[in-house]
Amino acid sequence: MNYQFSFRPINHKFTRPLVTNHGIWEIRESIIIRLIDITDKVSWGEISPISWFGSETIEQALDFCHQLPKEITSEIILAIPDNLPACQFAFESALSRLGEKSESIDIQNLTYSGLLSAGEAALHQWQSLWEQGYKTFKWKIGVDNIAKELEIFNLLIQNLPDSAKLRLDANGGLNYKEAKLWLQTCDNFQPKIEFIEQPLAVNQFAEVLELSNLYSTAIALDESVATLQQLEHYYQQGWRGIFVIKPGIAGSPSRLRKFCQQHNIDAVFSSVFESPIGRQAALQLAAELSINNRAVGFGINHFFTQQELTFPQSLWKNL
Ligand SMILES: O=C(O)CCC(=O)C1=CC=C[C@@H](O)[C@@H]1C(=O)O
Ligand SMILES: [Mg+2]
Repeated sequence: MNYQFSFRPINHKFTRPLVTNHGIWEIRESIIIRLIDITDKVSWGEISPISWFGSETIEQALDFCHQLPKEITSEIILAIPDNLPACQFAFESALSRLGEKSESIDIQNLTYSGLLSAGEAALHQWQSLWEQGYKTFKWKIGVDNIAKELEIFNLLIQNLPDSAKLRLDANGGLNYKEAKLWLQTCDNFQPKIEFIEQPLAVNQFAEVLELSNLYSTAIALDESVATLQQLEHYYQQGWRGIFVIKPGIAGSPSRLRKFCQQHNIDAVFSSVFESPIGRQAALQLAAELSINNRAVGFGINHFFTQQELTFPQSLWKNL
């Protein structure tokens, strides 16, 4: 089966910069792809790389799109190499929407986690999210010095309602001693702390495995397991804690589905700050593959102003 292929880069400025241990991220660069089949059915996909997590760069994704012919086949799509996981996700998602059995999975039962800004801004953000129905929040740590962050944490955790859950995401920014201090501190506030995400750098797996057996606070790996290859690698290396899965950069959705179903992993699905196109495809995987009903990290939308939350037509100007 042949598909007419076209693509369009889109850049979206965050409504507020995303500050993490990786640095300050202000603009999300993506590529929206469009497939049209012989019945003129249109399907969309989104390439939203995060190269500092291990996916391809936006330039590599653009080069890949430029070298494709105007007509492509499902063979070409299924042969996209593993070093282009965001492309694999986008093209395979678009292709599966054209398939006859493309019934969409119900995503109504998902619960969402609200992302709080790093630093003390978080103290003033959670209330309005709580009023909107969020029960789970994620706060970035490993950005400021640890004494300052622990001070803010103590205020935050005591102000949050008892039924709220707080996730901490260090983006690999803590050293071993700091990670132990955070885990020890969180143990004192259980059960309100759902997990600490990527406390140590990706190359400190032995230490994170050891820490995961010392504290009651759970640890989630994110950067360590960002692509399917990394996911399989650390599963083989013995990780049985929480896996943060970002479908947008993990790679082939069908291979991700197979892995999650085969290994029954405790997964938290997380955004790559994609547009509604990639978000829809990722949320369907989350609804299908979440086994512990953990809130999905697709809460408040940094990206699109309300009027752009419509489907791609609003993004797809003069192709
Ligand atoms: O997972 C969530 O709650 C929201 C998404 C999120 O936190 C992230 C998305 C993309 C890159 C990262 O800065 C960050 C993360 O580390 O999880
Ligand atoms: Mg993370």
